[in-house]
Amino acid sequence: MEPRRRLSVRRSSVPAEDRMVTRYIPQILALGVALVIVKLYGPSFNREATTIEDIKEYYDYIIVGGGTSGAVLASRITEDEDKKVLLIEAGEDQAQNPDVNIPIMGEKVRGSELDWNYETIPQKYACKSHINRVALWHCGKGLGGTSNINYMQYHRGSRHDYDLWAAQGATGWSFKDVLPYFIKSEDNRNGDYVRTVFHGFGGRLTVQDTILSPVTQIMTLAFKELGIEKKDINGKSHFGYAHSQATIRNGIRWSTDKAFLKRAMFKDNLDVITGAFVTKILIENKKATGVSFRHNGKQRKVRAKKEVIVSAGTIGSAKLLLLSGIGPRKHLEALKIPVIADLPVGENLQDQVQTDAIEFFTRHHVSITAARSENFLSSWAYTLFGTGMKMSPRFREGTAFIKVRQQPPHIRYPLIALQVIANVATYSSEQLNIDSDTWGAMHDDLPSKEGFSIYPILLHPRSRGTVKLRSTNPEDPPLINPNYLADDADVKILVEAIQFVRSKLADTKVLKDWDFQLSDKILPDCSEHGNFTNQYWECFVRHITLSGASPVGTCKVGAIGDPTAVVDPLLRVRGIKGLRVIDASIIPKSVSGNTYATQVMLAERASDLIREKDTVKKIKDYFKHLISVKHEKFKDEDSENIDSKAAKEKKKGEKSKNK
Ligand SMILES: Cc1cc2nc3c(=O)[nH]c(=O)nc-3n(C[C@H](O)[C@H](O)[C@H](O)COP(=O)(O)OP(=O)(O)OC[C@H]3O[C@@H](n4cnc5c(N)ncnc54)[C@H](O)[C@@H]3O)c2cc1C
Repeated sequence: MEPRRRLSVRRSSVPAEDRMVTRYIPQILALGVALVIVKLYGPSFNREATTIEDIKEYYDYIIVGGGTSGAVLASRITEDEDKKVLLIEAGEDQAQNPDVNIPIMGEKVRGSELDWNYETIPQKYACKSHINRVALWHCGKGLGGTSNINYMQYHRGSRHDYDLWAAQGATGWSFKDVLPYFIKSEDNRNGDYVRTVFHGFGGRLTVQDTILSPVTQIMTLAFKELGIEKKDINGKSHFGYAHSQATIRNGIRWSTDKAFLKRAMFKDNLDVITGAFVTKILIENKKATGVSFRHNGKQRKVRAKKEVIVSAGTIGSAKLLLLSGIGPRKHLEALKIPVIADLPVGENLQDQVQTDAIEFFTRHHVSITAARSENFLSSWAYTLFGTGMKMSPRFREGTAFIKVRQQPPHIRYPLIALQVIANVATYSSEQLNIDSDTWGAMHDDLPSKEGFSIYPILLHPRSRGTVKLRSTNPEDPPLINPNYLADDADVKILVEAIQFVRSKLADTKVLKDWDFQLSDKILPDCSEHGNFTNQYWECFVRHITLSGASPVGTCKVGAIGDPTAVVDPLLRVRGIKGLRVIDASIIPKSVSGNTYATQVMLAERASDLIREKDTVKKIKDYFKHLISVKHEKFKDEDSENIDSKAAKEKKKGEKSKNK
């Protein structure tokens, strides 16, 4: 009888390389699992939080808020071993949270318990399609603060933003003063950028390119057709198209608790207490002596020998100062809070504004979709190499900073940013608090799930708002009124940006070659103004008005004696000893971009001010030298372009006069 043929393939018939792979499958899988654990939980290994019992009676410095700025400050101040610091944070340590660590998961943390979930008061001039005319404001809670929930885009402002701060009284905050501090903390992984004088490598804050879809290249060509060149907007010029660079390290969100705080937590001179909500700054004879805070339902006090530093964010810091009797006399007296210092706390609130996305659809596969980012290949690329779609900063692929027609010639920074998102229908009506019928009319039955969106962002709103107390109860959320679109000029500039995208950008050859189509849906509440007229868009932006997520200005820095300032250029609260505010609230005027990079720079420089150290003096001297010799490497292309255009126009005018 013929022997039965074995169905299985004989070992020797399998090529040797394949045999190796099959033999090591368990090991490969084990390695993969180990890598996942190290990647997601590694940033938190060996961290020890202080327990309430460990808290001492006195510290040299008490920092309120372990967010973006507080984490940098705690890390830098404790570099001096003789300085004892307590960092108090209302939220918890989030270093082990995969939803924080994996960049694309950001939408899971926004709106969660890691978010203060603030709301504005009903808006008079805006948010007409929002439920109760209220906009939602996200704000991070926990070590790392808003750097745990933001979109990680690494945008500094234009050099002219900082020069304007200084010109208006914030001495020491001009571009040449702050550039060394941007560089000090920067760990930029783009070699081309690092070779210029504007960037740093090897610092704590890792910044890497995140170009993950064909949208980036398509948009580079589209903007180029319109004369908007691809640029490093953190370099010589702030006008151009910037490919996305994000604060991510090996695929992990690089919030300030990972970049700065983690290593400082091993130091004996730093205590960090979480779940502790500061309710009042203790002030005696016009000197801050400590804070009162709530922890596990109990009220406690801790004292500062040298300073209390408030880093609770644009909303949190204003609220805490007001609760402590520092603020506008009228507002405090109305709430029967004894006035310790009559200062304009909570005024000058500015938030960048954006409106609904302009969506471009195509039949080609160009987007970063949830399905694509979660498939097997993406998951393994991320696990093994920290790359692939999972490290997308929530689809952000680039930003164009553009000039508008209504731009006065003396303004040398961009007024509009066009943020490119490699995805369509990115948000739901609930996420934006928009009436679901209105949202449905705009976003249901999409022509395709492939495409990209552009968010026009007004970088420098002229409207100003306020933060006020709702009551004397620290648990009550404050009254936030950004006063969106109170100034008509804000509406006009946004409308010009929308028309630019829908007419000029949509008309480029490259977008036509890729068969991109604009949505033709009309917002029902604005249909009476005709299809896509300027009046229609004016109505549109007043109906769908979204936060640009960069609120600043409620504890403004200014010259000594400036009645509109809350802190002096050394960030000390005017009229109170031993009290500083260091966070986004001190920014006197919005910057031409988001605020994370600026915030880290600010905390870096403030740490040096507190330590009375000039660690970067040498670098500063080097820059002074570059500036004094008008070094080619340092030149300001934006001013050169504007000046040469103005000179040409002047010459033309003179010629025609002579004729
Ligand atoms: C959704 C979103 C996306 C963003 N995307 C970007 C981006 O892509 N790029 C960019 O550059 N910027 C971005 N930003 C802005 C940027 O992240 C913030 O401006 C910056 O992180 C603010 O830093 P901060 O130190 O002022 O405040 P925070 O980081 O908010 O820190 C304040 C901390 O204080 C704590 N706190 C508050 N009150 C108390 C209290 N009473 N007691 C104890 N602790 C308290 C808070 O819990 C928090 O941890 C974004 C912001 C948001 C909301």
